[in-house]
Amino acid sequence: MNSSVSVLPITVQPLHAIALEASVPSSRSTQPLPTPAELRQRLPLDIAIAQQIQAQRQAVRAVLDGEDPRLLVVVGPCSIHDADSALDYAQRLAVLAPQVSDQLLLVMRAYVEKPRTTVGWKGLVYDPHLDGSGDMAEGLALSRRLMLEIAELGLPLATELLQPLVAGYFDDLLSWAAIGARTSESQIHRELVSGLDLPVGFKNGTDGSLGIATDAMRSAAHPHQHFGIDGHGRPALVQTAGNADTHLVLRGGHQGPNHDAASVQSARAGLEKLGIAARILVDCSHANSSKDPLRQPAVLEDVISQRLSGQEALRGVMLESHLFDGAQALSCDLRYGVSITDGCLGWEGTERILRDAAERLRQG
Ligand SMILES: O=C[C@H](O)[C@H](O)COP(=O)(O)O
Ligand SMILES: C=C(OP(=O)(O)O)C(=O)O
Repeated sequence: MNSSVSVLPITVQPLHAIALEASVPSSRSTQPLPTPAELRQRLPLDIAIAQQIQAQRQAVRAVLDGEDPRLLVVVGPCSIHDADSALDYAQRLAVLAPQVSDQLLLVMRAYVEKPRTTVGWKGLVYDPHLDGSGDMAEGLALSRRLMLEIAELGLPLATELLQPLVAGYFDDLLSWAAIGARTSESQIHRELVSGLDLPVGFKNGTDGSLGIATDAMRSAAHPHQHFGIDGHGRPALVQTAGNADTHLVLRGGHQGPNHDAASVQSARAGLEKLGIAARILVDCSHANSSKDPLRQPAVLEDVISQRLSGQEALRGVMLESHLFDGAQALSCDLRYGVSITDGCLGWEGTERILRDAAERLRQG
């Protein structure tokens, strides 16, 4: 449990077994899962890695606050569906990171939960065997083990926090998190963020509206009291301190992209008018690339040009990238290192554009 949150167990009156039985509708069944405390005990974070993560959170904060002039780059697969290819990717990123670290702070996307527009595979946590069996106990363990292995390579980790109950299984491992376009408007997610001791980006809505993200930032900055679970899985009254490290993520919307100079300036002016620190990250993917992963390099180039022309509110970018270009449908015959959710830019292209971006920034 992090320092910005405290939990008080809610006293539950014992329910008569028959009443409990009767209250479970036939359209639902439940199976117990390990608690966050049990999983953390099984897959602990050692002190050296915990200190590394604290330092990485500070480094991300410094970039977002503009104290460190580098650009934050949240980069990695749209979703992780295979631990081997994710580690292969992480090893390559860990080699690149120090070579561009004078200009770029690289953070790896380790996305293990996926929000879906309607239905579809919901991520490694939900269905690690990729067959609809929904082995979430294994999904949680596999995801935590993988995140620990990536952290051991020295990389800071990012994820989208989708199901608030899942956050407690991983939040000690993260240096950055996103609240996605489909959940920025949710009070429950804003409450969750208000108790996280790490920087969190709120994405604009899928319709392109920035208002839900700026409302979210204002809400999450406040202390909250909300329903949750404690580390042992008991219902709890959670009291949060508020999170001062939130920021806006521009991801485009139904009307089109919003990474261009006019949109960024207008977003900045909107934040300043509300008295919110103008810290903006551009997601080069999603509606900013019209869902064509090979358009991400052009979006990144545009962001770098804006930075070089003095747009200081731009503090970071996000890229969806995997070992190989594109995406594939979920099947029993998957190609190694290719996304099974949104299309990604392959490693070769990713490495090239990150080296180019660093070089352009160096040249000023
Ligand atoms: O980043 C991933 C997707 O854009 C998001 O999960 C929605 O996916 P879907 O529209 O394919 O369901
Ligand atoms: C789902 C994602 O993005 P968005 O919420 O912008 O659709 C994502 O980054 O994986």
